[in-house]
Amino acid sequence: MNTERPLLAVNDLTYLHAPGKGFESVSFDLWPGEVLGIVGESGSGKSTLLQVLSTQLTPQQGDIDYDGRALFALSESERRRLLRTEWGLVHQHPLDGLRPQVSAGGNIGERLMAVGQRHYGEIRQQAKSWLQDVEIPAARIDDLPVTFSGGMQQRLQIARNLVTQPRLVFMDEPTGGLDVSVQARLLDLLRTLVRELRLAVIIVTHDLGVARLLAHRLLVMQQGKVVESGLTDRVLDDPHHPYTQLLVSSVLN
Ligand SMILES: Nc1ncnc2c1ncn2[C@@H]1O[C@H](COP(=O)(O)OP(=O)(O)OP(=O)(O)O)[C@@H](O)[C@H]1O
Repeated sequence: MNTERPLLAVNDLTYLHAPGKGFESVSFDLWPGEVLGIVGESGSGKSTLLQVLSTQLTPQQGDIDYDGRALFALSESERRRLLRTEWGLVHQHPLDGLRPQVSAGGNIGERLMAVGQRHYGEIRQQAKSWLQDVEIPAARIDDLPVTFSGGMQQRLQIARNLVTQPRLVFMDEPTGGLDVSVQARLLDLLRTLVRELRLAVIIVTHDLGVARLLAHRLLVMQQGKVVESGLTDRVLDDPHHPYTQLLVSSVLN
């Protein structure tokens, strides 16, 4: 792990859609290779925070440094470039993160072209290899994502995002909406990829089991505020804040 400076430094960030709807005064650092889980009940502001971190929304207050650069001082085209290259964004609903009119191989290859690869044969070979890595038969390379099951679509979205070996990946409930056995396999796969590629990840989930498996550190949000943060095992095994205690005990009961 690089300890020179955080990959992402988030300082006093606020975004409110309306009073009480969003999040306020959020600060944290994310280090290279670190997985940060953002947990909390529905409506606590997790997705809004992820949207601001990934520059889909502009904060009303506060700033973010990415790799030492002020994120919101970059031009919009530079930020869009980051999203196509150094960053990944995995949506809860896979079709939101895939191009439905483009084949599975094209969905993966497009990202490789965005980082400058031009050789068709090599791109197709890498796409095939990634399909196999995410347990999709390579023979499905020319099929459209809509012909895939929900679990396969989600694995394709993950392959599309990780093929460029991004430095930072945002995930919003990546296993939500999948049935339990599909979810377990996907989690296993994500854990392996995150470790092998040494990805920095910010993952939003309301599922503490997902957080326990994937995240090194947690932020617990309640009504738009971070009420507790710390190493995952400490937060889940010895929660300090009454809200975290409630969250943990509601899973156990
Ligand atoms: N585009 C929007 N316009 C107005 N209010 C919004 C908008 N998006 C979210 N909100 C409101 O902001 C609050 C925080 O929503 P957000 O989606 O960030 O929470 P969340 O913790 O991710 O919840 P969930 O787990 O249900 O997705 C909620 O009260 C929500 O209704």
